[in-house]
Amino acid sequence: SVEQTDVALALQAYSLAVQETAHPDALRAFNSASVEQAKEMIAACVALPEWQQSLVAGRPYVSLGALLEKAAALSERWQLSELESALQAHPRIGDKPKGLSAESSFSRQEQASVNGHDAALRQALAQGNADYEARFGRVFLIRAKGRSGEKILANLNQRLKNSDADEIQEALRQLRQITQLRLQGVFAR
Ligand SMILES: NC(=O)NC1=NC(=O)NC1=O
Repeated sequence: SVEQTDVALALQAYSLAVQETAHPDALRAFNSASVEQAKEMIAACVALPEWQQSLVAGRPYVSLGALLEKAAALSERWQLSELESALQAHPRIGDKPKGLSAESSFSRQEQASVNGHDAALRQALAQGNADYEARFGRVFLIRAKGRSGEKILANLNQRLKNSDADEIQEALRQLRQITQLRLQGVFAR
């Protein structure tokens, strides 16, 4: 869809900008860390140990771009089982997590644009989440960064009409975007 193309272009531009601003010391630290330490650095990007292990095994990366490309290539393999595993670490939209973990702080940042003060919107999102879970049997996942609560609610209601197969692929696309953005967040410090 047009929206997806615009988003893909915007994400690409964002990714290029991040690569320019990335401080090489984070990449250097990642390349030279032990396997355990390197895994720790990227663990909050997505709760999939195999993906973490494979990304770490691909070191050393000559650039952030090369690392992001490898991460994206690895995430192309994901199917329903990876989606369901990863969802354990993603709070519902609107349920801003209180936890102190790295995942929780990523989720809070990502959901910052979901206006928590609008009671009607909060209620509509809670209802939408319930409808989605009744329909598909798992939590609704969307790349929340940069999206308003209204946009998220519209996206949710649109996706309720998807077939099971189409919605699995859409949720995986969202998971890939979240993971890439978090990875950029780790290395763009
Ligand atoms: N259910 C969700 O979509 N959760 C999330 N989306 C994000 O972008 N971060 C989350 O934690």
